[in-house]
Amino acid sequence: MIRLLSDFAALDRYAHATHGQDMSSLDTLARLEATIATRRAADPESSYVAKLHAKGLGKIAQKLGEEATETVIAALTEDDKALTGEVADLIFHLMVLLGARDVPFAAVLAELDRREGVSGIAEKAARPKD
Ligand SMILES: N=c1c2ncn([C@@H]3O[C@H](COP(=O)(O)OP(=O)(O)OP(=O)(O)O)[C@@H](O)[C@H]3O)c2ncn1[C@@H]1O[C@H](COP(=O)(O)O)[C@@H](O)[C@H]1O
Repeated sequence: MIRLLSDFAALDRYAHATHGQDMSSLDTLARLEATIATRRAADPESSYVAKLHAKGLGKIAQKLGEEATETVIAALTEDDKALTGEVADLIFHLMVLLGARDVPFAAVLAELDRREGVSGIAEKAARPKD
């Protein structure tokens, strides 16, 4: 967990230095990641995170899939408030999945940074053909 927090601290310094922008959204995700890491060891009777972990990676992945489906349905048929709630559920379960696999969210951010400025169309066209 200390590593997670120091990763985010480094990202925070980087973002302020390069963009000078408000990092509150990153703070929210950093806090959520730290909370999830802590709650993994809690009592499954009183912690949803612990309950999910007790059921294993398969259950966590299944929940993420369900939340993704609910997000798609909300995007197509529900209002902005409902969609916002479903996306929050989706991101929460995504963070639980990453935690279960011990993949820090900072690694995802680093991958997005690596892709920055590379068009998806150009990247796909440059893939080796089988
Ligand atoms: N952000 C969230 C969050 N978003 C959604 N959820 C829970 O995710 C669950 C998803 O709803 P479902 O109806 O699909 O769940 P369910 O019916 O229990 O699932 P099944 O048994 O049917 O599979 C609900 O229980 C929600 O309360 C969350 N639970 C926890 N958090 C965060 O995680 C922290 C730690 O939570 P605990 O581990 O519960 O203390 C909290 O303080 C929050 O910050």
